[in-house]
Amino acid sequence: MVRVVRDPDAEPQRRPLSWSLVRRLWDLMRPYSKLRNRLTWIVIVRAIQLPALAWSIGAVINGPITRGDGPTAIVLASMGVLFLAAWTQATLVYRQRFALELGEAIIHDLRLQVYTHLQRMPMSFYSATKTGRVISRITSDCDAVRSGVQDVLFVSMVQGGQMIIAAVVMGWYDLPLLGVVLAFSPVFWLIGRVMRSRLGQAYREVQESFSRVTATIAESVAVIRVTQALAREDTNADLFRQLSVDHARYNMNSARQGGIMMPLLELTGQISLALVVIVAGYRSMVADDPMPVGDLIQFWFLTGLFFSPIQALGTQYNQALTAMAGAERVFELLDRQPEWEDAPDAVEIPLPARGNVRIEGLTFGYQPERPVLRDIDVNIQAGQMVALVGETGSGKSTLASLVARYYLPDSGSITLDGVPLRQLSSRSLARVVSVVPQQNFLFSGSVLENIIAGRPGATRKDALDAFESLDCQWLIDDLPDGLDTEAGPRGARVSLGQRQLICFARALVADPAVLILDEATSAVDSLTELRIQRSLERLLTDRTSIVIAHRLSTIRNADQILVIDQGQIIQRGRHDELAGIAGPYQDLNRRFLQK
Ligand SMILES: Nc1ncnc2c1ncn2[C@@H]1O[C@H](COP(=O)(O)OP(=O)(O)OP(=O)(O)O)[C@@H](O)[C@H]1O
Repeated sequence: MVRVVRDPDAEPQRRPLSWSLVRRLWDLMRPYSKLRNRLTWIVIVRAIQLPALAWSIGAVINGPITRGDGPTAIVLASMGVLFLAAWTQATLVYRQRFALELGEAIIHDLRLQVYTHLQRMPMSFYSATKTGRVISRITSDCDAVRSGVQDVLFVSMVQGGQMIIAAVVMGWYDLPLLGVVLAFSPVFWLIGRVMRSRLGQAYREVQESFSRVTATIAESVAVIRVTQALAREDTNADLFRQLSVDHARYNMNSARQGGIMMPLLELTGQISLALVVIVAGYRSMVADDPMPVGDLIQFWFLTGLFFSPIQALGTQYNQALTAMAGAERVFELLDRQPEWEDAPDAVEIPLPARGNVRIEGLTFGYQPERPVLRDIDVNIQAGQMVALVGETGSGKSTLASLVARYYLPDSGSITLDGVPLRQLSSRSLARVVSVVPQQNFLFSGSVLENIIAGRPGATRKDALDAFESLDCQWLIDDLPDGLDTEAGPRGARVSLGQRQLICFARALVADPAVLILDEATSAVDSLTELRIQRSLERLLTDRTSIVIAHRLSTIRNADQILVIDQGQIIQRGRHDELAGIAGPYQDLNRRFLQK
């Protein structure tokens, strides 16, 4: 039951830096340009402050202290250094705060853009994209971008500036000593790079094993009934124990690598400082060119300022690549235009719509080279009920989806009251056509909320009237809090039969001219079955309907039965006509529908 879940085509976690992506991210900050500009100034100030602080310490030692200027001068100079130090830290507080504010603001906007965009994407997008992928655009990808802005962009600007200024100041004072520092930096960079790649690998292993653990838990919970029924608890526990042991092992490895990296980086930093001391000592003892103590201390600090970003920049570089990969995917999604959008001159069907549906020469394939429906011609008069029957995979749901405009036909046309579906505005389509899917989906919220969602402005009375029209007021009494009963996630707190009837009530409140219904095949007791049938008949009365029918009673009432086989209509007519002649319908009827 428990299966190790791996993603065989995981998406790349990094992408090289791209100027166009950075520019696009920068543009996202335009609505917050005041904050962005403030932050940019703070970045410049902070990049100067740190080297200035190092310089000022050296200047105080070389100046008032070496000269013995007396306590007042020394105290004043020290106060100056202290003030600069306090100002530097105050700037850090604001740098962090503004970066956090800016990051949160743009990610909020980006998430909203992605969410709004996703709402407009057609079914073809959802059927071709894994749900996990869709979710990760809003969650982990946006989060990578946020951390890119908050932790990388402005921090690395400060650090880059700090390195340049520290190098310039060092070069100004002592060019050969700067040469020593620079000569050492590739070693530093290399050690950091090797360690980071090992740490990165270890970290990735931890993440992968963690997602295996969580995916396995999720799957175990989802199938717990089957697990218990088959008494597989011990087997599952063994599998899970193995995963957990693996995860602990990866964690230990990652901690071990991390434990080596920091001391190693610190050691290289200390070696570089020791080098500065050795060079300065050599100068004063051998070359007779002594270096003032203040200069030495200045150099000491400046070297630290020059090297510390090298360590941090590597980590930030990795984060930047992750942010690039996230940004690229998010922008790619945002740039992806739905296959159709309402044209500016989109047409509305005058209400009340009649509900004539005409399908002519329709061909469609999820991949155009593999048609699932071919040469479909159907004429449905207003108020008629059409039942689609056929073997599994014959194309019934696909035909229904095309009438709901979930997909566009590759060729041929569908018209509603004479208006081509393509030209119809989405608002008008939603008003005229409703779909009751087989899953009878309810969203979290009360039963009432689920029902009135069928039509904007619908009220409690509309919901009560709908139950009355469907002749199932009894349902309200059966629900623990009547219409205010919580449906639970995906309607889990109401029974299957109740869920179907609630969906019928929602469809009735929407009162569409054309109803597309995929009859649920879920097993319910015979009384509920009878009640559902009766309600369904009432729902379909005086309404054009296309029903993917599974009940013989529904099919008997149909004005037209379309028998579909491998994407083509192979027989059509009423039940009485078709049942009496040898052919596919009679065959289907005998094998499945009589039950
Ligand atoms: N989203 C999709 N992407 C690609 N192919 C699909 C998709 N949905 C359905 N198909 C394929 O199209 C064909 C028709 O499927 P469809 O769901 O319309 O059949 P159906 O008659 O409704 O079957 P059932 O009675 O089992 O629901 C099948 O071969 C199916 O595999």
